[in-house]
Amino acid sequence: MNITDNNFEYLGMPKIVLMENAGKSIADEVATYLKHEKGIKNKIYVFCGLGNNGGDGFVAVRHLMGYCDYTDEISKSFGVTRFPSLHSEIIVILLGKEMEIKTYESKENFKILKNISELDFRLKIKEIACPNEVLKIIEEIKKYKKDNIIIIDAMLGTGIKGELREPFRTVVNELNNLKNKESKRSNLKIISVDTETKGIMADIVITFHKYKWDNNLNKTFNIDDKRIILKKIGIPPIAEYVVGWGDLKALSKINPDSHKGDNGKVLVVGGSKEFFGAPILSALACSKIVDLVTVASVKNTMDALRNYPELMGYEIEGDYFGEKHITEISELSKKYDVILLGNGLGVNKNTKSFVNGFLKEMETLNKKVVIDADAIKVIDYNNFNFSENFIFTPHKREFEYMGFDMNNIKNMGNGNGSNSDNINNIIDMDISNIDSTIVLKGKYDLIFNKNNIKINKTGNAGMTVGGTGDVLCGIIGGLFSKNDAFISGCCGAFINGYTGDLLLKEKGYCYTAMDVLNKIPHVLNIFN
Ligand SMILES: NC(=O)C1=CN([C@@H]2O[C@H](COP(=O)(O)OP(=O)(O)OC[C@H]3O[C@@H](n4cnc5c(N)ncnc54)[C@H](O)[C@@H]3O)[C@@H](O)[C@H]2O)[C@@H](O)CC1
Ligand SMILES: [K+]
Repeated sequence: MNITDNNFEYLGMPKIVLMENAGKSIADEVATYLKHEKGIKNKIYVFCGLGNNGGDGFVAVRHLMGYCDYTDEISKSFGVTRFPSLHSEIIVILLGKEMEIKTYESKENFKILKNISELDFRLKIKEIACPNEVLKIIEEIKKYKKDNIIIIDAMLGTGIKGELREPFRTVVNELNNLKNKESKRSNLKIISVDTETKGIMADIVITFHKYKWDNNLNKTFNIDDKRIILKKIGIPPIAEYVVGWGDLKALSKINPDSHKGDNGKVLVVGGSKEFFGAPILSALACSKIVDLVTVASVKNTMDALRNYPELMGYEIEGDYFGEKHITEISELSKKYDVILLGNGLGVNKNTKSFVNGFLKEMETLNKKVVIDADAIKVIDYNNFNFSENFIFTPHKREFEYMGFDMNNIKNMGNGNGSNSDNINNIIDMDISNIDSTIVLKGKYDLIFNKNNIKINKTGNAGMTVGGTGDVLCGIIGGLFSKNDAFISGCCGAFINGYTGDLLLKEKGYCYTAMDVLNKIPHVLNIFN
C-alpha cells in the first residue's frame, strides 16, 4: 500500500488529497453510528498516532464536525429550526506532541483542527505522552454512561513496525478493558482506521483501497468476519502497476553499523577479446550500490580494468569463456551474493557451453544470477526451470530468443498499445509458470514474473547509446544482493531511466553510459 500510495504521488497525486478522501470516507461511515435522539449526546474520542493513520483521523474529525451540527441552537434563537438537534463533542487525543507528527500532510491537517478548536468548544485536543494521561481519559469515558461513545482508532496503520510502544500499548489495553467491562453497553463502539492497531478489539474496521494482509496471521485482516468495510479513496489501478519512487523507498536500507562486505558482494562474469568494456560498465554501476565487485574476464578486460581501482579483477585463460572455465568460475562465485552473467561475452560455441554449464552449477548452488545480453541468446531454455533467483534483462530481440513473442506484449510504446484496454492485458500470454523475473527493456520497460507485473516509464531516446544496458544490469545486480528479484528489476529500470531523464535536461541527447553511471548515486540520494 505504501508503494502504491507513493507511486500515485509520482504520477502527480498529492498524498494530502488521498488523506482527504480517506478521512471523509471514515466520517461518512462513522456518521451512521451517531444518535439523533433528544437527550443523547454523541461523544467521539479519536486516538491519533504520529503518522498518516493519525492524519486520516484528523481529516475524519473535520468532516465529522459537519455531521455534528448544533447550529440549531443558534437558529432557534432566531425562531427557526434549521437543523435536527444533534449534541456532539469530539475529543482528539494525539499520542505525542504536535512537533513529533511525522509527515507534512498530517501536520497540515492537525493545524486546521487546532484552529477550529480555538473557536469551537465542541472540539477538544489533548496531546499526551505518558500512559498515566491515558488512564485519566479512560476514567472520563467511563463516567458517560448514557452517552453514545464512539472511539476512533487512528493510531497505527500500515506503517506499524514491531511491538507496540508506549503510550500506544496502554491505550490499546485500556480500551480493550473498557470494552470488556462495558460489553453490555451497546452505546460504545471502537472503529479502526485502515487497520486495527495491533491487539485492539475493534467493532468495525474501515479499510482503504484494498483489504490489508496481516503477516502474523498470514491472512487478510478480518476478511472472514463481517466487521470490515472497504472504502475506495480514488486510487486507480495504474498506481499499482507503475514503477515509481514508492518502489525505491521500499528498498532495503543500509545499516549504519554495517562492515565491509555486509552491503553486497557481486561477481561480474562477462567480456571477451572484442567486447572487453561491457562487464566493466556493469561492474562500475554495481559498485555504486554494493561494497565489493569483482570482474572475472579475459586479458583485454583486465588491461582496461587497471584504470578502475575500485574494482577487483580475476583473469581467465584465453580470449573467450568456455567449458573449461565452468568449475573455476563456479568455485569463485561461492564467495559472492549475486552473479552478473553475459555482458560482452560474445556468441560462439564456447560461450554457449560455458553459459549452459555454469548456469546448471548456479542452480545447484542456489545462487542469485542476473542474465543479460549475449548469455540470453545462448541458453537452452528447455533444460532449465529458472527459479526466483534469476533475473533476465532482455531487449525485444533477446526476449524472442527466450521463446516469447513480442506481439503478445501490448502497451509498451511499441505501437500496438491501443489494443490494450486493460492493464492486465499487457501480456497476452500465460506467464503463470515464470518464477524468475524478466525485465523487458523498451520505450517503457516491463518487469514481470508469475506473481507481479509493472511498467517503468523513465528513460528517453538518449539511452539507446551503447552501454546503458550494461549499466542497467549492474544496477539490478547491485540491488538484488539485498532485495528480492522483482523489486530489484523494477528499481533498476527506474533508476537507470531516471538518470537518463536528468541527463536529458542537462545535456540534451548527447550523454554516454559513463554519464549515466556517474549519476546513479545522485538518483539514489534523491529517493533515499
Ligand atoms: N496507502 C494509502 O493509499 C493511503 C494511506 N493512508 C494512511 O496512511 C497510513 C500509513 O501511514 P504511515 O506510513 O505514516 O504509517 P502509520 O501512520 O501506520 O504509522 C507510522 C508511525 O507510527 C510509528 N510506529 C511504528 N511502529 C510503531 C509501534 N510499534 N509502536 C508505536 N509507534 C509506532 C512510527 O514512528 C511512525 O511515525 C495508512 O494505514 C492509512 O491510514 C491515507 O492517508 C491515504 C492513502
Ligand atoms: K488504525
